[in-house]
Amino acid sequence: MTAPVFDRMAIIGIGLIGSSLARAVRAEGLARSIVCSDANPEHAARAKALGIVDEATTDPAEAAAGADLVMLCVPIGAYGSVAATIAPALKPGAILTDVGSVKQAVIEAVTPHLPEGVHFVPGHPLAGTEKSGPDSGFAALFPGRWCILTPLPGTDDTATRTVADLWRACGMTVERLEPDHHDRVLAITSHLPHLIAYTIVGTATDLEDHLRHEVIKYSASGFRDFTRIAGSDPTMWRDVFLNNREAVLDCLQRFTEDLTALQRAIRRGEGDVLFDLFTRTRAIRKGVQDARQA
Ligand SMILES: NC(=O)c1ccc[n+]([C@@H]2O[C@H](COP(=O)([O-])OP(=O)(O)OC[C@H]3O[C@@H](n4cnc5c(N)ncnc54)[C@H](O)[C@@H]3O)[C@@H](O)[C@H]2O)c1
Ligand SMILES: O=C(O)C(=O)C[C@]1(C(=O)O)C=C[C@@H](O)C=C1
Repeated sequence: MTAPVFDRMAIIGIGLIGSSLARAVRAEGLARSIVCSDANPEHAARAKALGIVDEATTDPAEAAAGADLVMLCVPIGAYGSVAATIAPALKPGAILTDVGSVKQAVIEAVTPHLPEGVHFVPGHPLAGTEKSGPDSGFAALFPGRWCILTPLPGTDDTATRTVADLWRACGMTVERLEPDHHDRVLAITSHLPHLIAYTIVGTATDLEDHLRHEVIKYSASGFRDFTRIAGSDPTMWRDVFLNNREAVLDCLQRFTEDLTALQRAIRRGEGDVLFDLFTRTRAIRKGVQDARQA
């Protein structure tokens, strides 16, 4: 792998992921100039003040103009309007790529605006936290994590390899998947867990006053873990659920059926049903930890 060096990299949306990338690109010397744009003028100004970008603007077209690589790091609901705004500014041969948590909807939002001669390589670094904004980013977010690229049948292979090399240079392991397959896998590994966390924390805060007070006071690690996930960015996650609707609803249907089966087992006192499931899931937890350490 030869680490790519871009003359001008544009990052549109300098929040958690955009600013983490800017920091990693700076640290690894992957761009001669990094320019960012953010709809929030305070985020653009902060990125400049932190010294993680060379230029900052609120105009995405100004940032994208002349860039050899443009990385979209905005919430998924903003992709269509950002793509339409930057399209006339993209230079021929430029690579347009992204970090969005859903891939089919991103492809549908961006491709109608794609100018001739611009290479679009959809991507998703599987790394994040519950935080948002430019101060929350860090370069160490990426090493040792997966990045999935979902190129389309007509995507230029050189452009795909360049994007893969960029993420590898940031420490990630890169794989390719079909966009709809990506969305179905992420629905169960990422989107459903977030939905469950939002629900359980919502349920706890809807309890009567005295109970709610004690839930917060005595919250041990189980509930605390859920509150971390449920503290994730509302805009980002609203857009994820609205844009991966079918895969999430399908998972949710199965989850609801399994939950109902557990409910019945508890009511009937079927300890073996509970014990067998918990034994299976404990083995899965061990497998996940072993895979992480490998
Ligand atoms: N947070 C995670 O764990 C995570 C992980 C992987 C991928 N992603 C994806 O990364 C993208 C960004 O998420 P994030 O966590 O960095 O969110 P974030 O809220 O930290 O950053 C998003 C930034 O985009 C800006 N923005 C919003 N609308 C815009 C617009 N129309 N034009 C320009 N800027 C705009 C916001 O002001 C903000 O600074 C999302 O598409 C998300 O699905 C997030
Ligand atoms: O660790 C977290 O806080 C995350 O939510 C990260 C996480 C995930 O679900 O694993 C969230 C969304 C992404 O698109 C990728 C990663």
